[in-house]
Amino acid sequence: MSTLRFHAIKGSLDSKPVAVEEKVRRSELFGENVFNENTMRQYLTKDAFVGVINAIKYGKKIDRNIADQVASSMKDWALSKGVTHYTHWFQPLTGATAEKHDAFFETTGDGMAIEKFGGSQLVQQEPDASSFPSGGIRNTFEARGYTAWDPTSPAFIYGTTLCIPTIFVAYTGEALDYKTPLLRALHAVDDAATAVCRYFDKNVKKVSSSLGWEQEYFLIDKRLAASRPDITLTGRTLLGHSPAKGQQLDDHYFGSIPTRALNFMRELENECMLLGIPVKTRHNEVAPNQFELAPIFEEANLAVDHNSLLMDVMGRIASRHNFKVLMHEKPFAGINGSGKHNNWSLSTDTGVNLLAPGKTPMSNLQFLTFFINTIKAVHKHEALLRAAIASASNDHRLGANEAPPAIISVFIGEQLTKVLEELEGVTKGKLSPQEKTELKLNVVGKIPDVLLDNTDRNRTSPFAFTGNKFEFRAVGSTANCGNPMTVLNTIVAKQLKDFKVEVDALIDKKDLKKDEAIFNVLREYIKSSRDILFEGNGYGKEWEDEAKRRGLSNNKTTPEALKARVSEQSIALFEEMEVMSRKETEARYEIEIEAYIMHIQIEGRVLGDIARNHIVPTAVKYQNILIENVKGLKEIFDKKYEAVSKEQLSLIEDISSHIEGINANVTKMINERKKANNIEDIEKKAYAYCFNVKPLFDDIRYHCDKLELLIDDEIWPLTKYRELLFTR
Ligand SMILES: NC(=O)CC[C@H](N)C(=O)O
Repeated sequence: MSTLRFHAIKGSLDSKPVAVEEKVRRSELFGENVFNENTMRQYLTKDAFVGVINAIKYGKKIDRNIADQVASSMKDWALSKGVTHYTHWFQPLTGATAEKHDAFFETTGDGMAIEKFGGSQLVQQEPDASSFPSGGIRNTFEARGYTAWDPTSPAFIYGTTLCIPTIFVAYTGEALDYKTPLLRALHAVDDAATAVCRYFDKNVKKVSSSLGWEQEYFLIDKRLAASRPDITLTGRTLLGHSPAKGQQLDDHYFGSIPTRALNFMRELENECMLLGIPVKTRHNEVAPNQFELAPIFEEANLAVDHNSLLMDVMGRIASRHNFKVLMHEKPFAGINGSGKHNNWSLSTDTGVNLLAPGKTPMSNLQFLTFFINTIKAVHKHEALLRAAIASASNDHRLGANEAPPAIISVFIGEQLTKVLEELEGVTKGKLSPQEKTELKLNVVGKIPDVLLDNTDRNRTSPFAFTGNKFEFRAVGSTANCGNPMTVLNTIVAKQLKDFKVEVDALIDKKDLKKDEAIFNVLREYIKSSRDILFEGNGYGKEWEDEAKRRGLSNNKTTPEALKARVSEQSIALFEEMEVMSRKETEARYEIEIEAYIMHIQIEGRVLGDIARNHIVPTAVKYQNILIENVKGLKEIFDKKYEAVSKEQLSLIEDISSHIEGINANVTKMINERKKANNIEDIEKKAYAYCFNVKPLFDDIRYHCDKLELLIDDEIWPLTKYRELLFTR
């Protein structure tokens, strides 16, 4: 192994940046491999074009005849670009994207062949879906599930394949992917938000949810990563002593990007341009060898697809540059982990961002309406939001190194806190003309149209208002944004729906004017959701205690957090908003809890192997060297022997005690695993893995990391943190 380590180090040191050519302006490349509006205008008949646009904008159905025309044009376009295959591209609940390629090629029966692609193949496919997680919805003997075209996310060419974004559902109609519930949630929020917008502007016909994600990641030399079985099999390091230098000097953040990494980014960005992913920002992140990439925000469904696609593309391009991308939320202990902050907002088809303060008192009241309703929604469903970001890997990240804690709270900044305080004082019922004027001029009217940008002001906040959007910072870097976006849009949809009912009731029954009714309801919302607002340090014990007093949940582990997903409140919410049926919600819970068990199980096995097969033998080898040394000293020193071999003897003892520590704890862990595996109930099993198996990882690691400090560097088998993190 140590030879592998040194071989890898040598390879990485010899590595030269891979040249990337950029001859064409990015704007010219943008969307070149996408069947977007521009391309459709060129390739589709007018009827077909209108049909697709109506489907995209207003969710209208596309009939068979139009589908045939679209398919044929898509094929012509794809063939003109050297494409040979097509695939329905979808996002099953494995966390990865899925595709099965079919050639356009077809025989005609007379010894000849043609390229063919019809509407039926575009609209629906039946992949043998038995091997994707279904949470018990679909028995393997009824493996049928189908993928169906999502015209709201345009087809694109990747390599020589035409990829058609699709939803993936069981034959019986239940969603088996991330996209289906997301589309339903987006529909729900559109309905609810449009209805509320009409209080302010009767012309609004549609409200879209937007998402701008920020993808954080680590780039590690491919050979170094491959020399570590833990990185290869689990995506993170399970052991390794902290290097003398970590991120304490803050000298990496926003620093100049190393050439090798920069060339990777440039090639990646070019590929993104072709695929229509509007990437804009790149920079070094806080931890050594950690980086971030962010696009311009897009409509949420498209943004989710683009992020899933990006994660796949990143892996492929990294390999060409001799890198491995680590997407894991916490690949290295003790330094920053990686998040995928989700910047979320709502905007109207009339071009108004509903979370940006406007220029008039009325538009500011509209802003406050959406702002306060969002806060209220988060307060009501904080535990469900926490569940939406839960995973074995994100558990390691939350609560340290600039990642938010497990307690969900909302940060709104000083200026808006003051505005809400003033609104709390609004009179109950009818408002006097003076009060109305005062409110409009001095409270609502005073919200500056550009709020001081709060971005990154509070890095420990899980959900922060940043001037014209909310930043859901708790989302982890490996996540499919579809999950948190489904939950966030659903809870906001439900909240807006309830708000409308309350406001209408005040107008009808109490004879209040529209704005009076809105002020009245908002005032009560501010009072009842005050407990979710928090501007302080999210890491302190004080906040944990305070949050407890406020009745906020603090679920530090995934098995605890996931329960909120299947609470009666959540099931009813998803049912009412027609986002997921009870069966679908329960299936998702099962899939996620099983994934958790698998992750910990795999990590336990890998750690046990490394500790016993790599670390212990190395320790014994070094101990033997010391023993030989002591024997030699005894031979030559005779009486002085004790004094000169004192340190070696104590080293020999230390090594023995760590070997014992490793073996005892690995044995304990294996026993706990066996016990856990015998538990039938998956929830109890997950708890056993979480609370009985996983804690032993730390004990095993402790002894291994101590040995790393004692043993001769030359024979240490695992590539060290300093080598993984500081090779550029
Ligand atoms: N600078 C930052 O925003 C750091 C964020 C941090 N890496 C996280 O886990 O969310």
